[in-house]
Amino acid sequence: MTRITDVRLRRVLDSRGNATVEADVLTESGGFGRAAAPSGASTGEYEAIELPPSEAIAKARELAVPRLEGGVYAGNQRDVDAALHAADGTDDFGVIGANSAVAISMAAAKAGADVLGAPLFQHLGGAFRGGSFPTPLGNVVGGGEHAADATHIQEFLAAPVGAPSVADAVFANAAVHAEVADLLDERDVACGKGDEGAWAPSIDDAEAFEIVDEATSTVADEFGFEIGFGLDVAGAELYDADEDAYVYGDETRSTEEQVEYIAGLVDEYDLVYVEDPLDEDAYDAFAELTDRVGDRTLVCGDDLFVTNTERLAEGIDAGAGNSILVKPNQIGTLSDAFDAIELAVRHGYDPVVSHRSGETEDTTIAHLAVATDAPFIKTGAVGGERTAKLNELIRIADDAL
Ligand SMILES: O=C(O)[C@@H](CO)OP(=O)(O)O
Ligand SMILES: [Mg+2]
Repeated sequence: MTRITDVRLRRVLDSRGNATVEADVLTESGGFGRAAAPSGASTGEYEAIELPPSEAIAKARELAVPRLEGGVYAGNQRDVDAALHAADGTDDFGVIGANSAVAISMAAAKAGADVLGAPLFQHLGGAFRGGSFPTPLGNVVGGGEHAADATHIQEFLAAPVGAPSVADAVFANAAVHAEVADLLDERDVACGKGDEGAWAPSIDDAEAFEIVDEATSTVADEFGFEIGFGLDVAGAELYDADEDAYVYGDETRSTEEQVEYIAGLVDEYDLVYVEDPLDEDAYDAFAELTDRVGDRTLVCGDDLFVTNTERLAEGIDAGAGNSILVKPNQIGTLSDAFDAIELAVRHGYDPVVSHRSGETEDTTIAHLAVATDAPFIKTGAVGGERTAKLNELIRIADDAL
């Protein structure tokens, strides 16, 4: 029933106005799935390869589509993803592009769910999923590679850890985003938004901490539940290998000082989450920081692990981090993303399913988070391509799919 009859690929726009790959997968019984690849700006060095969309599409049409059409069942995700790997032949999707691969992989999953008549999260996670939901981490202030002339730290993330429901959590993050705007206005700071919809003010990181701390406390009082906050430092973007230091404008910090700085922030602001506090090769420094603060906060590897089980296994051995960011397009298929999540959970690492800074209206990651019972999802706070995922979580919780 789920035998794939057609795979169609096209270029569509992403949220930055760049082209990206969209895939349609059709099955012999009329099942249909459509998905599009997101795209990073602060991409890790070890991510699977994103090719220019036209090239990725041409190569996938030549090498992957003939393997899938007629021979592979959309309901068998492992076979779909194995066919994508076989078509590519490299370990980083350098031939057909991880953007083609992930779009096809996700579209096939949706086609499989369509034939089964099940919501995607249930097809991926089974009958017993759908009862618990991830806490959304909402980007409310940011800079780094996502906005010029703003904070050095890439993302300040509201974390409504005490929310009684996912809908309450989603609304709380939007309220923190609005409260931050009011606080910036009070301080006469004009600003626009970064790529993920977070405010991108021209203030230093210290002032951003003050503002986000105040905004989360105010909204927590208003909503009546705990709202903490966290960071994506995007340390690899700050790290200068020649200087062997983290560069914050005129200020630099050695690796030791960076560990000290982040540990200090965790204590001062009760941070619940710290992503990529260090460079993408800094396993030892990650381990040191985890040793110091890992009992009270999540130390998450994004560019460090790139959703890759080999890199995660290295991290587990080293004691680096206690959490992994999971971005299907970093590794190219849903099966690989699942493997990373399973390995993480087996070793006590919390998976955080994540969007990219360049996104589409695709909602697959909302389903992936519910399917794997991930404790957190990072998918922005406002903006259509972000609310697409947040609203999908609300619908899943409301049994409204
Ligand atoms: O660093 C990150 O975690 C992501 C998403 O927030 O950014 P990008 O997609 O630019 O890599
Ligand atoms: Mg990151």
